[in-house]
Amino acid sequence: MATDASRGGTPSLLSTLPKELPLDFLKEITDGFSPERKLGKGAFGTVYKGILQNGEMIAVKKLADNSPVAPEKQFQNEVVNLMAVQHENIVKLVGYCHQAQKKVIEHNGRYILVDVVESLLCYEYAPNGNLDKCIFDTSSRPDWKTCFNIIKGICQGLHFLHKEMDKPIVHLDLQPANILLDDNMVPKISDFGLSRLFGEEQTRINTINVVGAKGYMAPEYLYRGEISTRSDIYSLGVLIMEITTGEKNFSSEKDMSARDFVRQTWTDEHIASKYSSLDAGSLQEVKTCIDIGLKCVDIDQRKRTSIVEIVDKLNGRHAP
Ligand SMILES: Nc1ncnc2c1ncn2[C@@H]1O[C@H](COP(=O)(O)OP(=O)(O)OP(=O)(O)O)[C@@H](O)[C@H]1O
Repeated sequence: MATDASRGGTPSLLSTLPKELPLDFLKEITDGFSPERKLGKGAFGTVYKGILQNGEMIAVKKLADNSPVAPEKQFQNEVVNLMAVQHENIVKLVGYCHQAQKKVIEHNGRYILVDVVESLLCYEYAPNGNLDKCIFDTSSRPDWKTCFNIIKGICQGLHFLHKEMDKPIVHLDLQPANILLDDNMVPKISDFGLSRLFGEEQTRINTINVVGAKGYMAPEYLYRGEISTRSDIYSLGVLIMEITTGEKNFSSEKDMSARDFVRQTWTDEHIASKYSSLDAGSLQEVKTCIDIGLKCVDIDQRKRTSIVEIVDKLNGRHAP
């Protein structure tokens, strides 16, 4: 049986889970999808904490009943493909369920019995929640070293999705709520590949409907539905700026573009005052991150920097 060193060598049940999981099993480990187990709700459904018999945890995302998911065979194929996406900075998809259930629903003033397909996705559990909950509050904000490692990790995860897959995966919804943090504050990109399950247009509509999500969407994607890895780069830029500055949507003052605001406000003196006791190396890292963030959010998508350049810069490698 598989063991897990982090659990003191005790057997890991998680690593022995079958890919396809019965609905009854998921109900059992989430206490019947009870409100006490609810971790949060997003554009595609509600996430619950599932606890296995030995105490290991998983996150179970129950897709909304009316989600227009792909037909069963396609759903299974896509999910199995997504389960093969494995990287330290990507949340691991560990299982799924796609099962019909009888349900009584009200229709035109009458109750009728219908078959409803329940679709659920199971992910590795991230104990430190999401980035949105910690970066904007000065009391919970990590120190600069941790922030920099979070930025680097997110960029490495996105590099993997864009450059290391047979077919690039465009995330389409990169934002702080979709960056989860493990025990060691290692960032994990979640919700990747949902467009393959829901279709690209449905993903855009669901995302637009989430309050605050528009601030992360590249203009060509938000207004014209144009999709490319460059739209993720725009969202990444907003994310980098937010983590670096601690300011939501790198907020600006009236009548000034957010980019101009950052350029004018984030002078060396301002950075030094925001982060007390930064050494020269860290000050340079803050400036590099601001510079990268600004290059990502160019309105002209062709001028945005590439994920390869970003990772090189963050690792101190500069193009010749
Ligand atoms: N693997 C996980 N481990 C721990 N908590 C999780 C996990 N996945 C999701 N959550 C929690 O559940 C919340 C809801 O997640 P979900 O992915 O449904 O929506 P979201 O990311 O907040 O928004 P959106 O659907 O618009 O991307 C998250 O914000 C997060 O706090």
